[in-house]
Amino acid sequence: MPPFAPVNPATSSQEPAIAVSQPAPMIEVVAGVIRDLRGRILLARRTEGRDLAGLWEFPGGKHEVDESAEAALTRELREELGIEIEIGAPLIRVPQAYPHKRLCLDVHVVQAWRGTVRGLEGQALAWVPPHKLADYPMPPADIPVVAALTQPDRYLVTPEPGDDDNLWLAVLERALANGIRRVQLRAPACEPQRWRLLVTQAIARCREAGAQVLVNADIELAQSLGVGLHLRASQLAGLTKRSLPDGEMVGASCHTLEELLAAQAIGCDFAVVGAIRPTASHPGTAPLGWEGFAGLREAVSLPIYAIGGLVPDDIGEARHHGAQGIAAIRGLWPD
Ligand SMILES: Nc1nc2c([nH]c(=O)n2[C@H]2C[C@H](O)[C@@H](COP(=O)(O)OP(=O)(O)OP(=O)(O)O)O2)c(=O)[nH]1
Repeated sequence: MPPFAPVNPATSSQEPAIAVSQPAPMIEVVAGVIRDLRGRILLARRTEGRDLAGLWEFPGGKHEVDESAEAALTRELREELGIEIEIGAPLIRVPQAYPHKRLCLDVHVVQAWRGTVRGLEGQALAWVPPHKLADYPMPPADIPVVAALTQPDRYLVTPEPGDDDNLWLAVLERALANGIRRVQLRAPACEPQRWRLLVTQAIARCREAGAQVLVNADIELAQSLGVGLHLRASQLAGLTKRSLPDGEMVGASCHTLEELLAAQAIGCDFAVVGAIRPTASHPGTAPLGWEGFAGLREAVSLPIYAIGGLVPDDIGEARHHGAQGIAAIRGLWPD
């Protein structure tokens, strides 16, 4: 058992930290996901006297001047743990503002390592099964890293059902067969009675595929059917809590810093932010772009899906700007 209660991202949000309008220089930090043969992941506890002392982190550290991420990670893990590594794929780069600094936490998978792992700087170490990572109190930048390791990198938002409910359900089944594991059931124009029936049928298909389901906006519907809830941005201002028990997912659509802070404060599990690119559904809205996305990302520690004209090929770029992945209607609906 970890020695602390889990960190609640909602309370860590109370320090929105450095305002996005007064950027301090970004500190580059690199960290590694080191697995043992049982698939457990290595965490190190930050020692006393340092910033963020007592919190658990992925081993790594700051770049030295002119050092690449690969060189910095190799050096840090040799110095801190006594191992030699082969660096693997990038996992996620999280820009994060803290009360007195901004950093970008660049996390890579460690593909192979040699040696015996030891805490050479007096740090406690723990090998943690992925599903237990969230029990360890960590710095805010690590919350999106844990989500990137354990939660889906794509979030399907359904289109309106059109005239043919069976066709819509059949396409949903195809999306699930393609690997979709998190779905927002959304059809604001659908007549409520028809929608309730369709939602019930869709939930059965999602459950069979092992996919998480969230219904759009309708708190009563989510509560009565025992599924997750996806809040519209306009609902956030009127809520002081997440409306569902802890076991059910709550997501929120956000366009502004204020909305993101509200989503985090009420305890949402994740947010969706966009539009990254111009989309047919929001023709008059100026796109945020990836830099705009990353600027919002650093003010909160929620996992965030990027949305707006995105397809699965964009997931790498999304992760590079701190996103959990992509959310999409057209880009993930296989019709
Ligand atoms: N290695 C590592 N650092 C992390 C993680 N999450 C996170 O916020 N950080 C922060 C903590 C530190 O501020 C910074 C890494 O700095 P460091 O570990 O090399 O050096 P340090 O203790 O002297 O850092 P500092 O007190 O000067 O900030 O990144 C993480 O998962 N791994």
